[in-house]
Amino acid sequence: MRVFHLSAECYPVAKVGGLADVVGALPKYQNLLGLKAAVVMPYYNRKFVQENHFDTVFQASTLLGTRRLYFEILKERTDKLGFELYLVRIPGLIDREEVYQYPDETEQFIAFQIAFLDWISYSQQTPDLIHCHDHHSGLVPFLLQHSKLYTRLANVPTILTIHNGQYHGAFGWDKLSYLPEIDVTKTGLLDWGGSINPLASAVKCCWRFTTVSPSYLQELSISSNGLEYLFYLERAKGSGIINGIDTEIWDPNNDPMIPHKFSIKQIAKGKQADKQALCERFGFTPEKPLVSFIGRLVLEKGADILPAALERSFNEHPGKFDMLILGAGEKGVENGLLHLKKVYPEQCNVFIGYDEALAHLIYAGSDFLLMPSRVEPCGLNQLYALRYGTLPMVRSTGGLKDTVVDFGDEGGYGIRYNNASIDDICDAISRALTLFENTKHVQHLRKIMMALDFSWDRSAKEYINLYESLNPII
Ligand SMILES: Nc1ncnc2c1ncn2[C@@H]1O[C@H](COP(=O)(O)OP(=O)(O)O[C@H]2O[C@H](CO)[C@@H](O)[C@H](O)[C@H]2O)[C@@H](O)[C@H]1O
Repeated sequence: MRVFHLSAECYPVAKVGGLADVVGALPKYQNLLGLKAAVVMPYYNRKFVQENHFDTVFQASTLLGTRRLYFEILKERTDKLGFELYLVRIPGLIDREEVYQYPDETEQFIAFQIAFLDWISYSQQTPDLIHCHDHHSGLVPFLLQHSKLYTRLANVPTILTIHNGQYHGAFGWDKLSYLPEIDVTKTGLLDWGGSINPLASAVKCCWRFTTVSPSYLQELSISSNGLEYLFYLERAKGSGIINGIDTEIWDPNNDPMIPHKFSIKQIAKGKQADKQALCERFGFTPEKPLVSFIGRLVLEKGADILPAALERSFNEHPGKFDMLILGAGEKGVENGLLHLKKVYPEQCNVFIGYDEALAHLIYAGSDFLLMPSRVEPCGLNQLYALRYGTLPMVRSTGGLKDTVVDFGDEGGYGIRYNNASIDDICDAISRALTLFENTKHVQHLRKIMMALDFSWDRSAKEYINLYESLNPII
């Protein structure tokens, strides 16, 4: 079965967050299970692209409204990622460094989708399925069915996976003419709340949609930035499949990004040595419990309440624990955290920026990982933490609820709390510090955590089962 994954991100080509991790791993594991899965993404002028060899497999021009665009499809020569990787390059529009936040982002993603469809249409390819990820490829299900240009492909099944339902990619009707030769009687399928809404359109037009955890599927009908009623109406098409992690990249026993390797058989020594390295770099005391936070500094992740919650915790437990934060995002949050570091230089350190290697070291060298997310469709950080024997402290929401069991419950191994609030974060930190005093218990929990299996094997199969359930129609 030949499947194209369409995504704005893919690790290690271009990563902003967890979307890249998933799209960089799922197709690899699907191929191991006998599928022919490929990734198609926009071209970014970044390290991976500069350092690898690509062949031009297709060239043409297309129209974005009245603007003629020349595009090419590049293929990575060796399939070194475990799948065919295709990049859509459009000089002057899709050939830049950053993934998001250009003023013409709408034009970029529409052009990406049109170029992909033109390519497979003109080159007479008929994939067995197209798998769209988030709103960046959300117009594809509509265009396949309701643009005259692609009628040959109208029966190709489409699946949408929602990694983040907060972002919809909505734009005004003045840009309708960017969409090629559509059936105007069907424009209602593009609309939500008076705008063209790619995520809403994908939910309406795809054959099936998935969320990256079962709990998140339920939550979208209650909170999805305005699409609640749509998710309620379309609920029969949805299912939740929890993300896996790439256990080749995230392996404490074979991770080139950490100085000391360790396995479940011998956790304490290696983990303590990594902690030592981390503490030396950030001026901490390795004997004290180390709590960390990694992630985008945005409201969804509860990052805005971190400064106040941590300040209170530092006062409740003066000198008793260290706190390390790695992230970038909203300026107000960044400044709040930098201010905290100034006021509590002994207990708190903050690294503003994006650093993949440092993230690996933090998962390996921390005792606890704090995740007070308001919204967490799946969450990968807690899964990486578990794999590196670091105890996740999570708010009970979305995928965090589906993957972490409180250590107070039978078979549990993490810390869970109900609210993204200062009170709950402070309580969770107090529980963590009490737990840390019981070294034997901590060691026991680390063993449980590291034995958990969140590899892609099971989830990749679930996606394939879903693809095959559309088979009679294929
Ligand atoms: N400053 C930094 N430096 C280095 N690494 C950093 C970093 N900030 C974040 N990361 C890394 O980025 C990834 C973030 O993963 P999340 O699952 O939290 O992603 P995100 O919220 O972006 O994705 C959305 O999609 C994913 C995938 O489906 C869902 O798990 C998630 O709930 C949903 O919000 C992890 O690999 C983390 O280590």
